[in-house]
Amino acid sequence: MSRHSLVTPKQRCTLTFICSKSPCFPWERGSEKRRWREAAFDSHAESCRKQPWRRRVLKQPGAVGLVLGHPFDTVKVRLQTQTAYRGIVDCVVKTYRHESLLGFFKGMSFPIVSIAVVNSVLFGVYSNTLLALTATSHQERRAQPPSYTQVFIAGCTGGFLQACCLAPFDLVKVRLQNQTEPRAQLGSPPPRYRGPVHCVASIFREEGPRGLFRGAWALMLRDTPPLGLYFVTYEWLCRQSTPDGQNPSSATVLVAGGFAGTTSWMIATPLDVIKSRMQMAGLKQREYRGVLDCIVSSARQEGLGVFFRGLTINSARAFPVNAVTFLSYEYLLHSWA
Ligand SMILES: C[N+](C)(C)CCCC[C@H](N)C(=O)O
Repeated sequence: MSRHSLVTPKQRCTLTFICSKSPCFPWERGSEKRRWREAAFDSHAESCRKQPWRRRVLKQPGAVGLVLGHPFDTVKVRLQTQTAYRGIVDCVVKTYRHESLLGFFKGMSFPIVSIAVVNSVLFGVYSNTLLALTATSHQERRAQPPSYTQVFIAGCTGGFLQACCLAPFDLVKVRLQNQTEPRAQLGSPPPRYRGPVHCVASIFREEGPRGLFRGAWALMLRDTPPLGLYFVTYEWLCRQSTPDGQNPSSATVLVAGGFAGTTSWMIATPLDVIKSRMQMAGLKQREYRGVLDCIVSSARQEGLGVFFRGLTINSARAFPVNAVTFLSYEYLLHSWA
């Protein structure tokens, strides 16, 4: 069968991205390597077509982790941007009293819609950058492991590009999470945003299209170096506990993924605070002139402790979420190889 009949160009493009297996790079045109890569890609595409559930595996654990983790995220965002709470317990109690359990799940719809895209961009760009830097396939990678610098560069590239996609979704999430009105009752004033779509439309109207990208620079800074570190920690822990040339066990992947998530969130928390505050600016809060202005004025007004708000929640939430994320990533790479 000719390889062109296996998969349409559009499918090819989508699969290339999601499955992180580039069929070729321009500089390899006509080479042995390219023919090998194309053959591997086609058998891979064929197995995706036969078993479409495989494509969904990556999305499921991400979405489950997201629903379970969202209440923690809401508490964190409120602690970072509002001054009405004395701490985690106070925030949980007040939210539950005023808004019931549903209050913790505000702003969850956009993350659910976007998580598959955002994770595919992160892991897809990471894998493809590593492929471009090392010219070794995933199968060969255990025998010829990439250097930590290469892993770091690939992680930063993935982090930067995923942040570009994430910015508007994250902004809407933060705005909705910060609405403390209880569920609409007859006669009570409605919250400012009635839902995610209304939120996008209002921001567009009131703050212009750029309003949707408020805090985007802070988000990119938050995600670029910490995601480089995320993949370096993961690789390092896997290599420490796996004999040379072998694949890490599931337990190793879970623990290494969990620690990678926790470490990167610990590093990222100060910028996470700044990011959330800048996203909320433009509403009732004060405007900041930029990332630096936000850092300086937050520290002046509330002391250095402000940069560690949400640290405990972020690090605790990150362990299970990222353990599962890495397990599904490794599983996908192996089952598709
Ligand atoms: C870089 N920084 C730590 C901010 C993000 C790490 C992202 C990992 C995962 N999506 C999660 O939600 O935990």
